[in-house]
Amino acid sequence: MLNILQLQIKVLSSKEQTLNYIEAYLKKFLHLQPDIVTLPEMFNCPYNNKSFPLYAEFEGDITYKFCQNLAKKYNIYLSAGSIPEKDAQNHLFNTAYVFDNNGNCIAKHRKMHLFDIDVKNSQHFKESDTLSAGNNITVFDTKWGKMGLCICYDFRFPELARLMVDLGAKIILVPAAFNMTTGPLHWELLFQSRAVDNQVFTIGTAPARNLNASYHSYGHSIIVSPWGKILNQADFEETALFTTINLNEINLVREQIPLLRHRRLDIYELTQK
Ligand SMILES: O=C(O)CCC(=O)C(=O)O
Repeated sequence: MLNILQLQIKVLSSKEQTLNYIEAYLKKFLHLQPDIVTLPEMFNCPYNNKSFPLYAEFEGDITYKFCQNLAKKYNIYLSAGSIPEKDAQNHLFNTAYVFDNNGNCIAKHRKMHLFDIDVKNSQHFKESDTLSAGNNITVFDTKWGKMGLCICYDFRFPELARLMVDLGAKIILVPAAFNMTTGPLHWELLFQSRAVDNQVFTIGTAPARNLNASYHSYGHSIIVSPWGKILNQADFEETALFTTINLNEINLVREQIPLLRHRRLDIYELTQK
């Protein structure tokens, strides 16, 4: 049994205020004894290209340290959403970290697929105006088994999820921030599809909607079982989702519907370069 707490918080324009707020908000739910706490994509920075360079931090800076301490202080695993990270060459990345309950960084994922879309008369975003793409598939060990980590638009690529599962991931963590154009149509569908195809738990954590922000998050943080069942889903307001999952469900569904074994790997294969 594994207790998951997803914090669908609002992103404030002051980074310090957001970090303080996260800690205060988390404290309200600690009595539930979460094992893993998850945060949204770009939780310390308004989601727009103007803000990314302004809020970006080197690895180990204020937000990183805050997350490390939070994990250690409250004895939780923290999937620390994602933040704008800068490197020594001043490249910016959309980067997700996971810390264990001792504050050790056990995973780092730089968004691999940048969110560049242009929907006619509707949602336009071009992350590649400011961000560079990461090049690594991220699967990491925990005491509950292996987990995969990717960020928002990354989750649209079924090949990535399948490669994570081939590397042993049993849960896929997705800090995300869908919008009011793609969210209503694609959000649930994607989380259920990836869960059903790969027989894993999928966990998407989004920011609450802020109508004063330039980008309106769809919210709807979600957790789906390996059967494809939505176990819990938020609406758009600030909220925390608490869900207890049973990892045995993965084996049960895989025994009863042996999809991964039934693949015709003699005919096709998916390989990582
Ligand atoms: O894929 C989508 O529709 C939304 C993706 C997104 O917002 C992101 O990658 O940040």
